Amino acid sequence: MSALIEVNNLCKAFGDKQALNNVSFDVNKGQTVALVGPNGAGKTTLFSILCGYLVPSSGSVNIMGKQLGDPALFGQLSALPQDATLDPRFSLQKQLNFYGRLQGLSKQKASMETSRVLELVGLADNHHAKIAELSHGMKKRVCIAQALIGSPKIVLLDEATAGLDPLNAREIRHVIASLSEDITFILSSHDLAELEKLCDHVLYLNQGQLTRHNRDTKQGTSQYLTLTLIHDSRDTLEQIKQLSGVLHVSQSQNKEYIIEYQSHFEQFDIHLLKYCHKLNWQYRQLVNGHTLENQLFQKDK
Ligand SMILES: Nc1ncnc2c1ncn2[C@@H]1O[C@H](COP(=O)(O)OP(=O)(O)OP(=O)(O)O)[C@@H](O)[C@H]1O
Repeated sequence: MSALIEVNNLCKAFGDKQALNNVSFDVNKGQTVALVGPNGAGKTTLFSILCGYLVPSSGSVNIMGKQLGDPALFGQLSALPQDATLDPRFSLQKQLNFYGRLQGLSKQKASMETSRVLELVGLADNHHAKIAELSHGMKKRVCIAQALIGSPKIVLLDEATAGLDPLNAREIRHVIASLSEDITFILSSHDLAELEKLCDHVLYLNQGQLTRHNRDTKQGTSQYLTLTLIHDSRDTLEQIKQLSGVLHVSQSQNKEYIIEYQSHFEQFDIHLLKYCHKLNWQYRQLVNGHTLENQLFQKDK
């Protein structure tokens, strides 16, 4: 099966500034992909190229087997830009109908799409509300609804939950998760815990260069557990290393240990907990795998 998105040796320069440097990756159907990186890493530049807002300096982008800009891609890929704004004077219905019409939908089809996408984002009862009357979270949902008009196959969301309270952010995540079987999402966010919940693949950009990470915690012959203790000592790390089956241990934060162990070791978690009991250690948390934050930023691995 060919990839839904194929990016090869993509470069983008703004004058002397190399915003993207030889970036290559594939995205397959059904994947939910996180695009992560520090400020200025090139995330928005990459999104803008995928959407066709910017032309690359060199390299190729192939989406669903088509070159960027191919009319056959119209309506297949949509985006929520980071700073998307809506017209405050419009009602939700008018605003979304307008976007539907811009996509070339008939008046009737645009109206049906408006109802469908408002339902998807939980705003079915707000057709006639004015944008100006909406809360920040509701506006964000309208922006996401806009990105879903016409049932695109690929949706790029730049900071979809930024600035939202925890409940609204959770609801937006729920919307994304519920649609992710039919839509391939690429999500850019600084919230690693959020991406961890939603994404199975991670693209990490740093100074225009890309590294890829698989969220699958099983990596060949080894697996990971993250153990957080209530108390530890200077010897704890060495003591964990003594446990049979352990391949490598690193300390990610105060009292938090990332333990790599042999994947064929049966019930290693029980084995580890028995060891904690034997040494009279109390644990706060034992998590299968290692967090995205540790995966990206842990130097000692
Ligand atoms: N139009 C432009 N002209 C000149 N330089 C630009 C332009 N757009 C982006 N850049 C530069 O390219 C680099 C990548 O910027 P980009 O906006 O893609 O980063 P980002 O990862 O989206 O950052 P953030 O997380 O802060 O939104 C930065 O150094 C930025 O200053």
